[in-house]
Amino acid sequence: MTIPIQQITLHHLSMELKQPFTTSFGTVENKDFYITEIDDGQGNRGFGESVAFTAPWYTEETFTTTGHMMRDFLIPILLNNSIKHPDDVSKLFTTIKRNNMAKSALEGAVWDLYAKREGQSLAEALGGTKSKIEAGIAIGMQSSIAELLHKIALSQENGYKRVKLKIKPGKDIDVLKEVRHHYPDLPIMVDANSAYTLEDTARLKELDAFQLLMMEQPLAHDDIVDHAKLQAEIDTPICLDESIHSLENAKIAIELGSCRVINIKPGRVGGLTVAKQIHDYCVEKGIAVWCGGMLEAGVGRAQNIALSSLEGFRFPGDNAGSDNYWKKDIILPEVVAHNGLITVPTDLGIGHAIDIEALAQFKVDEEIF
Ligand SMILES: O=C(O)CCC(=O)c1ccccc1C(=O)O
Ligand SMILES: [Mg+2]
Repeated sequence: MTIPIQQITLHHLSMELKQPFTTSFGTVENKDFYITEIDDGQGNRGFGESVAFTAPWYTEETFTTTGHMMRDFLIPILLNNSIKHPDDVSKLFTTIKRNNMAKSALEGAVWDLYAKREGQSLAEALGGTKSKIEAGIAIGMQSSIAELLHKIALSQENGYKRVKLKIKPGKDIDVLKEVRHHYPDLPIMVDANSAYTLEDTARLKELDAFQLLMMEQPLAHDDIVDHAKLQAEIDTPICLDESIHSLENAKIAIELGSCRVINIKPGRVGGLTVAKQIHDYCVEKGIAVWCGGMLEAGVGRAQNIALSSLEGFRFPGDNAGSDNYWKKDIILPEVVAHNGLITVPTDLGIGHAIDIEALAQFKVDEEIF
């Protein structure tokens, strides 16, 4: 049966992070993003979230480009075509190149709406099997080792199952030595957000000594070949993030041996359908995956949790509780990690209601189509 789309609303929200998040590229303090809402005119509403930042430091997309793409290209496609299943959305969107975060923001709302219409949770609709998922935490670069150790201590009080640390040349070996000295057994991984080149191979090889779960995106954001050369030289498994925008990219990376793990983010790959396709392909090839994060508010966070309930998500993701990011989130209940575990909601769709008061509090404006 066709999923009727009566109205699409873009809610522009602006929220301040509880703590600034620093990577090798700079610091994020504030997020402007869209909550997308699709109304079927029969009492059901699906919600999605755009994950691009205000500046294009992670990928080429920004908050402003996602608005432009949705308003001028993607929303007209949704309103002028009949959609039977959320998988149809990414197919219809292939006439628009890339702009995956814009696509994902709308496709996520169609998935939520579809699940609600089918009387299913989003996790169920996606084929998820886990009732609880393990939560990991990503800790941004800190001004001192003492501050970093303090943040790690807090993460352990909260039971997070693994800790991801951001590194760059000069803020790597010494930092890890200190952290390992205090936490010899902690599951740790690192993320360089492309801060190295192949010329740093010897330095990256030194990181093998720290028994890291994996090293995320050490080399260029658009590279797949050099990562294969690096992986052949080091023992630590490489995990690709920025390099993987599609199932095709994942196939190439696996074929070339560029990584042993893939970080799947729906926003980076154009939505939940492609995220699931990459997951399925990786399971077939024996490649572990986990769900990355984009400092999401509640809607995006809930979608990541539903996705993480698929069996191939073998590592804890970057999916800490709402309270790690926000003083107040926009969903009810907020996402809570108990002893590092998040219960996958069984209620309809994303399984969280929109907190109408919070939505109003953070809203800058709205556009209705
Ligand atoms: O906790 C999170 O949401 C993820 C933190 C994170 O590492 C990140 C945050 C923003 C943009 C890119 C990345 C990344 O995975 O590289
Ligand atoms: Mg990353």
